[in-house]
Amino acid sequence: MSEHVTVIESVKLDDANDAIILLDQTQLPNKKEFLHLKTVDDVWDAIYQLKVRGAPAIGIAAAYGIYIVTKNSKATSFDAFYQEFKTAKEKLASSRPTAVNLFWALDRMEARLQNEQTGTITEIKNALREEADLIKKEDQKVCEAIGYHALEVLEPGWGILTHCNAGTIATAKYGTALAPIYLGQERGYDFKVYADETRPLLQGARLTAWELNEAGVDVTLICDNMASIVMSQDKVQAVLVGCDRVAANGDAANKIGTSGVAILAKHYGIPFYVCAPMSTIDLNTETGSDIEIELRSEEEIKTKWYSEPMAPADIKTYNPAFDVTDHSLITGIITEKGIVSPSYKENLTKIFE
Ligand SMILES: CSC[C@H]1O[C@H](OP(=O)(O)O)[C@H](O)[C@@H]1O
Repeated sequence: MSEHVTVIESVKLDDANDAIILLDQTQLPNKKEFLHLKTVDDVWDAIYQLKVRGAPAIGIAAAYGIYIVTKNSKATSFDAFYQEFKTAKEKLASSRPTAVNLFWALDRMEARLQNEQTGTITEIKNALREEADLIKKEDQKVCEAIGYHALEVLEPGWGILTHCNAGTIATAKYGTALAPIYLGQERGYDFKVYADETRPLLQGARLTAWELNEAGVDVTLICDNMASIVMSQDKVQAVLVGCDRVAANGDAANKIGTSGVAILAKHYGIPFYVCAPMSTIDLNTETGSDIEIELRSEEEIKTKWYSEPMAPADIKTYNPAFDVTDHSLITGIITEKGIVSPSYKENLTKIFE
């Protein structure tokens, strides 16, 4: 895609200063602040606190993170260096459980390390840097490809509803669900985007509405409970969402509330697409019921964003960060290799051949 649409990158390497630079997504939309992180604890905290978020961006941050924290290792043998690497990997892998890209990226970095074990420690460190760069570069190309494939099923002037944020800041660049919006913007498709605010952390209001507005896209912010009425009023012709893990049967884990949007789309006869890089498809997880769903704190529901608590202090809460959309509700999974139709297990396996 050309650069004429303003597209923001959320994860960068500052090799000269042994740091990774992350756009702090918890400060958006009011402040655009960048973090310079050097330690595994700081990277872990940035992932857990959603300072960096979105499955691909989490994977890229973890890849650069493990490079940065092992870059200054004083180890003189492969075994000693590998031990330090495994300690850092274990720590980063404990930050969030649902987005498979975190584990996919860390496993890929470990595989590169193992492939380089006959080299010097310096050669190994350079290889890790190269692999992290590749993960980021490939993700940008993947997002562009998802954008192109998505336009095969979208028409100019359509209303597009999206949930949470699967935009440029959730990936290397361009996003997954928002990639076709950016590409459409370049081609004059004049999409009208309806962004669910996405309680409780408001990724839709704070991030999707912000990044699309910055890019000059026609975006309307709605509360999560308004998705049905905009669909009933024929304002929406397609739903595009991202995902954190697609199981082998095509069930997809995504931000909490996504499955409800899918059920509404089915009811109104509106196509519902999950935009999924192959790095988010997990053939080792049989079905959606096997996907671990992250539970988060009650503060995100009861006190965050409010000047004073909006619920009794002793009230119980339940705060799953994701839910699973059954594959029967998904019109197609849009990957960098094309759109996967139902009976996913065979189709999903096929795209890896
Ligand atoms: C392009 S993946 C975006 C995906 O990740 C989000 O989760 P979180 O904000 O908790 O990292 C959400 O599920 C998005 O669809």
